[in-house]
Amino acid sequence: MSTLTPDICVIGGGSAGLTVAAAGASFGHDVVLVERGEMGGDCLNTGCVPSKALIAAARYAHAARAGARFGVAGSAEVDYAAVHAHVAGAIATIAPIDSVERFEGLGVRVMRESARFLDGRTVVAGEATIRARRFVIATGSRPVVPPIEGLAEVGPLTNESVFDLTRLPARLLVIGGGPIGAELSQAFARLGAAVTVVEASRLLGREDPAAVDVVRGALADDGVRLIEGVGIARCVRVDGGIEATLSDGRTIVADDVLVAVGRRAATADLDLAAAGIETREGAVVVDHGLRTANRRVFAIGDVTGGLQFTHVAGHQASLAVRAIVFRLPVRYRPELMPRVTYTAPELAQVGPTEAELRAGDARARAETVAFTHNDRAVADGDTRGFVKLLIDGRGKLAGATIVGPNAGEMIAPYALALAGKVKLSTIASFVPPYPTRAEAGKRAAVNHFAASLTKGWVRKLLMVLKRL
Ligand SMILES: Cc1cc2nc3c(=O)[nH]c(=O)nc-3n(C[C@H](O)[C@H](O)[C@H](O)COP(=O)(O)OP(=O)(O)OC[C@H]3O[C@@H](n4cnc5c(N)ncnc54)[C@H](O)[C@@H]3O)c2cc1C
Ligand SMILES: NC(=O)c1ccc[n+]([C@@H]2O[C@H](COP(=O)([O-])OP(=O)(O)OC[C@H]3O[C@@H](n4cnc5c(N)ncnc54)[C@H](O)[C@@H]3O)[C@@H](O)[C@H]2O)c1
Repeated sequence: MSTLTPDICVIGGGSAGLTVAAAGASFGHDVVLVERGEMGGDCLNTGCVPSKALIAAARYAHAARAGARFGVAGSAEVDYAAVHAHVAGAIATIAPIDSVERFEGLGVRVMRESARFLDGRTVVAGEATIRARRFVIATGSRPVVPPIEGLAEVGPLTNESVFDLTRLPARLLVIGGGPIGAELSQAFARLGAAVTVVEASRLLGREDPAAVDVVRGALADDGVRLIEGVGIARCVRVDGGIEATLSDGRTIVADDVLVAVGRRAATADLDLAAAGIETREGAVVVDHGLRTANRRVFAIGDVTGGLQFTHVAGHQASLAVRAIVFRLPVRYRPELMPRVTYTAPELAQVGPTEAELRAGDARARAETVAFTHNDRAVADGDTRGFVKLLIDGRGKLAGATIVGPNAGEMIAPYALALAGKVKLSTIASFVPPYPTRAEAGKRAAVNHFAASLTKGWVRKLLMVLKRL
């Protein structure tokens, strides 16, 4: 058994681990990366990339059918094998960036093994023992399959298998209406499947209810049957499909079942206890500097059980690199992380939602501007949605909720504004190009100040100024 003594040992080659490995090596550190599955992890192989590629194909199918109201009639003929080829092609196009070859070219030693801790400063990977100065756990998460009677036996799909389908499921049952359930149910419906979503609680339950209403309406328009507030009691294979019995007694028959009820941190095989690393519900517990209970070991990305997004994983990786390479104090600030659900229309959030903000701040306000009178939205024939600016009791921007086409692009300046402490008055006075949906955000900020003009002392001041 060989012993390696690198500066950094990264466990997991997904969005989080690859960022640490590349940056660590570029700063001259000796880096070993241990990855037991596909390089690129969830995002590239079974998450963001295939889901967004599928959504793109679905957008074309929808557009082909939806043109009649613009005077452009048409119909969509979906060749699902070709859709699958597009999805696989998107992965294959990006894969070289995350490949073993590229990382070895950067000077990283890549080991295709499963890693586990032997003790507080030793990891075993295949035949090798690794005694690194610093370890970074970036092993991600896996889909949860809930203990519903008969579910495991019917062979449900998860994000790890659904993108391998080369035929469109004629009838698809989606269990869970979180981001995965919402995005994929709409995409499959647009591609021609008859889709039912069963959500035990509320569609996109983490998000602003008014924004979710817009998405709920869009899913209905696309033919998704959404059942909320009901669970599934059991599943069984019957002649011609899979029958699911809901907890209220109703039954649904489908060809395939997709499970999307959340994730569990991938820590089971790591023997974290041997290294003195604390876990909570399987996720690695870290402090604000992303350090575990073992000061030699950092943990980043989905495995920490916090916000599970690629950009969060990448950001945490850059903080870990700063701490390891430059020995600088770092602080992860989850409140600055934006998130986007890529339904059509998209739903984007940064900072607390209105309900979260008001719960802790009685003087908080929300300024909402709908796209109804936004010229660009009218011209595009799609006025669904709104921009909502969230303003704390001291009059400072606390967050934003946007639902509408390209909300994911539109949230970026608000994430920048929060990170850079941009004043609301700056947002009220900047000049967005015409005609864009961005004007709605400026309008919301202007409205905030316009409201203060109704205050008695402001009115009196204006009367005095008028006389001068
Ligand atoms: C369907 C879907 C769509 C998504 N869409 C988006 C999106 O649009 N935008 C967004 O920001 N996020 C999205 N996400 C979330 C995003 O994919 C994850 O947050 C991100 O991939 C997490 O990266 P990670 O590096 O923490 O983990 P992962 O990418 O899961 O990487 C972990 C790696 O560790 C390896 N590993 C695990 N255990 C071991 C071990 N013991 N030894 C060696 N290797 C090990 C695994 O094989 C894996 O490759 C989506 C997720 C899904 C499922
Ligand atoms: N656009 C994006 O950035 C994007 C897209 C997809 C996934 N993701 C990431 O992946 C994570 C996982 O997504 P997800 O949608 O699997 O999980 P989730 O935890 O976000 O949502 C799961 C949903 O399933 C419901 N549920 C739980 N048990 C159920 C049951 N037995 N029957 C019916 N419903 C049940 C929950 O109430 C919840 O609404 C997300 O939280 C997100 O961080 C991000």
